[in-house]
Amino acid sequence: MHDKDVVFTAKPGGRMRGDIRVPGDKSISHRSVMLGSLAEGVTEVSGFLQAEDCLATMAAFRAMGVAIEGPSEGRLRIHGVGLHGLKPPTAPLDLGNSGTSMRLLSGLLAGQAFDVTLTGDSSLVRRPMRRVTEPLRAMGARIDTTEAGTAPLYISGGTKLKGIAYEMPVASAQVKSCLLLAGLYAEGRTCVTEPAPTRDHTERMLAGFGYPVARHGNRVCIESGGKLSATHIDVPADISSAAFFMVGAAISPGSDVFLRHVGINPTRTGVVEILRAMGADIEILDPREVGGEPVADLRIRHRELHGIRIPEHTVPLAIDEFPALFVAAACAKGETVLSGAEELRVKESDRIQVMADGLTALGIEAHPTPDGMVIQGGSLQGGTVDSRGDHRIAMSFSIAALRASDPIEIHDCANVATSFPNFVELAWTLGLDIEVN
Ligand SMILES: O=C(O)C1=C[C@@H](OP(=O)(O)O)[C@@H](O)[C@H](O)C1
Ligand SMILES: C=C(OP(=O)(O)O)C(=O)O
Repeated sequence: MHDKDVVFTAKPGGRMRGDIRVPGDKSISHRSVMLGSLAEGVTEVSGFLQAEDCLATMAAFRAMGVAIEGPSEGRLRIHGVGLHGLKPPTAPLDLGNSGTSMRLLSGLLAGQAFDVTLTGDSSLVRRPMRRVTEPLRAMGARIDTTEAGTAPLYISGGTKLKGIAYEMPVASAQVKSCLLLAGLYAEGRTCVTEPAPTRDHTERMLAGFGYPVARHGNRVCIESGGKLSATHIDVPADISSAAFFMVGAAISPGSDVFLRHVGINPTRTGVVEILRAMGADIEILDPREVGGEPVADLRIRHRELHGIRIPEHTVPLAIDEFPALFVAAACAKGETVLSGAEELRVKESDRIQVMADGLTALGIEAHPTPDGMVIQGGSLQGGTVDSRGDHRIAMSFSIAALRASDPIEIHDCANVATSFPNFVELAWTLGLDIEVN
């Protein structure tokens, strides 16, 4: 998708100070378009994340006949077509870099009357899709993939799905959400059991659209036959984007950052728990609920961090924040050990290997393990690192420069636009010096 090698050169030292709101939550933005499109009536969304991943979801629904006004300053008006109103797209749906779009759409589309092909960029077509195609086939879906089980996904329409009870082998909100969305079209009840809690935005938002979802412990169930009624969705700021500045403030002396209206859904706050266990000074201010999601302002001030053994239960609750947390560990006193996080190897890049390579290039002892990493805190030098087209890795190494002795040159940064298009501008506001070439 991006041919040009966008290079960030992050200047060493400095501190972060300021009061900002980071863009809207990516997971909630995707789901607002999906459920708004299937609802009856006009759904208004504010705080929508205008980033490539969510725009890919929006383009997919437009290609299936949904009229969507916007986005303009984070506002959308989605003219829902009802659960059975989508039209066959005339071409494959290209979901770019977005795993969430592909996995959730595979479930939503498996029960439609028409055929559809889902594809994506060179990273997305390498990511594992059997985790969704296998349970969907057990529901009766007809889906063809490559021999490796990867995209393109060729979904044949016109099959009647039947509900299943599925025990997920991996703690994945994408798999859970995929099956719940397929469950909207399946005969009887669809139940998903998760081995550990994962983000529950789909369940919360379905309830917000008036569609009943039942939870019993770690099991969520949905039945077909209901309808979604249009609503208003106020998307909170993304804690996964806020995490870069939380880490930046935590590691650089003199920092004091105020982050407004951040989503603090307990299935997403692992980063706060982990940073606090490392000694970080994080205040959660004015906690409130907005449209079924908990929100608060966060204040983070510098305080020396120490290494920890990261509790495994926090892994799914901080899954996208580990690149930034590895930078925190590199700046902490002593050793940090992460285990139970093999899922990091199948994100936009192999986030264990790519972060270990980058930290090593910057003079840190970082040893990858099959399911995590062991990092000795130390002194960061400058140097050159490759983000491998992974947005979160590009942003994490930008923040690392706050504690580096020399500039850090980060390659392949164009995909920052998939989740956080104004990252560099906001980082400038807070005092970070990044040059973009
Ligand atoms: O459901 C979601 O919106 C997401 C779930 C997570 O993926 P997994 O479910 O694969 O862990 C996360 O990494 C991704 O960025 C967004
Ligand atoms: C893993 C991520 O997203 P996705 O799976 O949607 O590509 C992410 O944003 O870090």
